[in-house]
Amino acid sequence: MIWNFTKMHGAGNDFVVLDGVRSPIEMTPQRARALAHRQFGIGCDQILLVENPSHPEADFRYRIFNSDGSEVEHCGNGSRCFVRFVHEQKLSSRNPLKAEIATGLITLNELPSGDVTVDMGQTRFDPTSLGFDVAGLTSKTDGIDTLYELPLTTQDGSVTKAVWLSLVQISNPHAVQVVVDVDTTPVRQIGPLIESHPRFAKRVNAGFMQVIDRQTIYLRVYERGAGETLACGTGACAAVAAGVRRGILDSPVKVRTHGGWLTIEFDGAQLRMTGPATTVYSGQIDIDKLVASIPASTTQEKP
Ligand SMILES: N[C@H](CCC[C@H](N)C(=O)O)C(=O)O
Repeated sequence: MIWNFTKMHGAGNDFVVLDGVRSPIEMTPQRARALAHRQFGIGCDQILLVENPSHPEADFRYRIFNSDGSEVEHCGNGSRCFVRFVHEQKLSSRNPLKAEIATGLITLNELPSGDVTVDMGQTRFDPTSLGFDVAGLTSKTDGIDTLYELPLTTQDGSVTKAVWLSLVQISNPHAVQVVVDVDTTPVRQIGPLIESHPRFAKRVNAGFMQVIDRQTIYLRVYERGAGETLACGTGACAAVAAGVRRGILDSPVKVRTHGGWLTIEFDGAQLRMTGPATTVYSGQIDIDKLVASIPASTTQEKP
């Protein structure tokens, strides 16, 4: 079966975007992993699938699949690319657009500058909403935020260190910590220990933020189901929400990532993200042939 696709990125967080409106697309974890495969496939952090909505007020439904094949609730950088895709593919000229995601509606507005502003929808801060088991953990209050101390252990069970985490659900789950220097923080060693920690029933995106000043941070995110990406939109939102609640940031906040800059506004409840969306190229792929071409040894799911 031949699929048309468009390769896009939002601040370097890259996507394969598919139109499931004009012709239905059946996405499976195996197909998602094959498309995302950096050597055997097209290569991307996430796959974005645009579909007809089931919510009466939505223009489209927007589904997200990580490169490990897991379907997830939200993708901030992807949402900006989603609205650019809808306009470029002439699926709709409406602007702003309303998109249906797992936990409700988000509103997306393509600006004359080419940047996109997204009202990110429901935000929660309670551990249960993230599926985080806090039983027996030490906690502390900082500003109006509650932080939890999570001991991290390596495979042999030795405790490497404990990290103080803020918990934020932007439809998808985030655990954010403040670090002194994000460039020298071993994000790729610590990130997986948090992302797949057994206390996170749904796994979690692990954010590492360095506060530059009260309105500027430098952020790296080890993403659930994708590893470290050049940028993470929901991660930027989670970091700013945590920083404002801790009283160390003032909205709006400029977020520096390895892939570019995002601007996040947070009023204590609602989050708004503004940033770029870039179309790289479009192409076609025989999805069945692609799936068959990938050696089993390279497609095992993440733990
Ligand atoms: N890895 C995330 C989904 C993609 C989020 C990120 N790419 C963004 O821009 O928000 C999760 O499993 O919740």
